[in-house]
Amino acid sequence: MSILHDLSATIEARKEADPDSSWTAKLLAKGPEKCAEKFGEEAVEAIIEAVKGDRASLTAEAADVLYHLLVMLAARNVALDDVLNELERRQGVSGIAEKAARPKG
Ligand SMILES: N=c1c2ncn([C@@H]3O[C@H](COP(=O)(O)OP(=O)(O)OP(=O)(O)O)[C@@H](O)[C@H]3O)c2ncn1[C@@H]1O[C@H](COP(=O)(O)O)[C@@H](O)[C@H]1O
Repeated sequence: MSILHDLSATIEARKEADPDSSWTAKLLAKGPEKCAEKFGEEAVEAIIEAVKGDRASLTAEAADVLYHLLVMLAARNVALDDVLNELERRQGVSGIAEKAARPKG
């Protein structure tokens, strides 16, 4: 299992947890709209660091973005594997497009 799968499983378990026991449980208890809002805030913070060009800060903000993306997906019951499968499907599609675009002969 990847770290993303591990984190996703932890976040899923926090849906049943007491909101006072964990940041994730508290955020999930506030509902999908709040989770989406936090994801947006973290994405903006990552954009700011990307524009500034501070690689260490961008790395930290990117980790926040991934965590908050997983929380937002969990809040709407979208499985991480469904997102990963969609990426794999697109790889296949773009592979076909690349082949079709190659000159013949
Ligand atoms: N990866 C993370 C992670 N990244 C960021 N955060 C939290 O996300 C919050 C976002 O930061 P902000 O500055 O926006 O938070 P804030 O200002 O306190 O919040 P607001 O008042 O703005 O709503 C911080 O409080 C961080 O602790 C995370 N909290 C948890 N995790 C992972 O989730 C797992 C479960 O954590 P618990 O929530 O503690 O159960 C942990 O093992 C970690 O692996």
